[in-house]
Amino acid sequence: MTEKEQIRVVVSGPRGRMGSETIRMIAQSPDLDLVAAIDHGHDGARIEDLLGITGLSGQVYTEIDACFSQEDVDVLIDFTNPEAGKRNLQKAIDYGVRPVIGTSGFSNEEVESYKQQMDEKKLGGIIAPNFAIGAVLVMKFSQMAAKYFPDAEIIELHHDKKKDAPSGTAIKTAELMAKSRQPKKQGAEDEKETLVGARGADFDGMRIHSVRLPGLIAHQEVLFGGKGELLTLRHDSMDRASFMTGVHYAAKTVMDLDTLVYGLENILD
Ligand SMILES: NC(=O)c1ccc[n+]([C@@H]2O[C@H](COP(=O)([O-])OP(=O)(O)OC[C@H]3O[C@@H](n4cnc5c(N)ncnc54)[C@H](O)[C@@H]3O)[C@@H](O)[C@H]2O)c1
Ligand SMILES: O=C(O)C1=N[C@H](C(=O)O)CCC1
Repeated sequence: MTEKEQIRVVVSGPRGRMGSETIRMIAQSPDLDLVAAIDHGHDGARIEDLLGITGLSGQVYTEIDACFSQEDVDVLIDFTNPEAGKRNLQKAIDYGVRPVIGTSGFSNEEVESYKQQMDEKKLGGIIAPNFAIGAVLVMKFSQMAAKYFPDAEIIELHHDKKKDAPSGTAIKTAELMAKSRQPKKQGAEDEKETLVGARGADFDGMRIHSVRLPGLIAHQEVLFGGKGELLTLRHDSMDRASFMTGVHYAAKTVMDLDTLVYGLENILD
């Protein structure tokens, strides 16, 4: 593959847990070329100096406008926080750069408004709450199971540095389940919480519980209860490498899309 055929990628959030893992993945991928990184400090630094990884090209920008106007960029991969992620996504659209957004915290209304802009520009991109293939399969299996088991509870478990709750994955799972599940308020009609929050968050009558503990990375269990039976679907990300197959696949696939896709499941074969 010649250099010209490489996909030119910018990573936003390079010093973070996911951003740094993404940069390591790009460094090992001959079809991807890291052209720059967006950080909120270290303007002008070499990425390899910032991360202490040798053999990386590209510099750090604190201003995304400067980066997109000075560099030739195909794809922006963003793992930051909801505020920065939304700002960066909008800039990507403005400059015609294809966004691959892993940052969680996007509402359906926001996704729809970005999609409309991208449809007008015929620009490809993806927002995916979870890039781990196993997590995406649990979402799909949960959607199948919810048709037969309307009584379901989601327990998502993450590391204690996670800022948002519930996780984007849990919300997306509940949204998919709501497509096949008869709406139902679970639990006893007259149940009362004697401690606020004991029954978790309410999504369409389903409950979502968020666990935050050191030692965890990203895990989710979906429990379905029926007459005399319990079905449990569980996925564990034991390492952030688990997300990289999906991130790499998304960075390649957005090159052939002309719309914004929400969820990795929508671009998997
Ligand atoms: N889609 C997925 O598969 C997936 C997987 C893991 C995490 N996530 C999500 O990705 C996001 C990041 O997670 P993390 O664990 O890497 O968090 P993190 O806190 O380790 O990293 C976030 C990084 O973004 C940087 N940052 C903040 N503002 C910035 C800005 N304006 N410009 C550039 N960089 C900025 C921070 O300095 C930090 O280094 C979260 O929203 C998380 O929920 C998604
Ligand atoms: O580490 C995180 O933060 C994660 N967030 C995603 C979410 O909010 O669903 C999932 C993967 C890990």
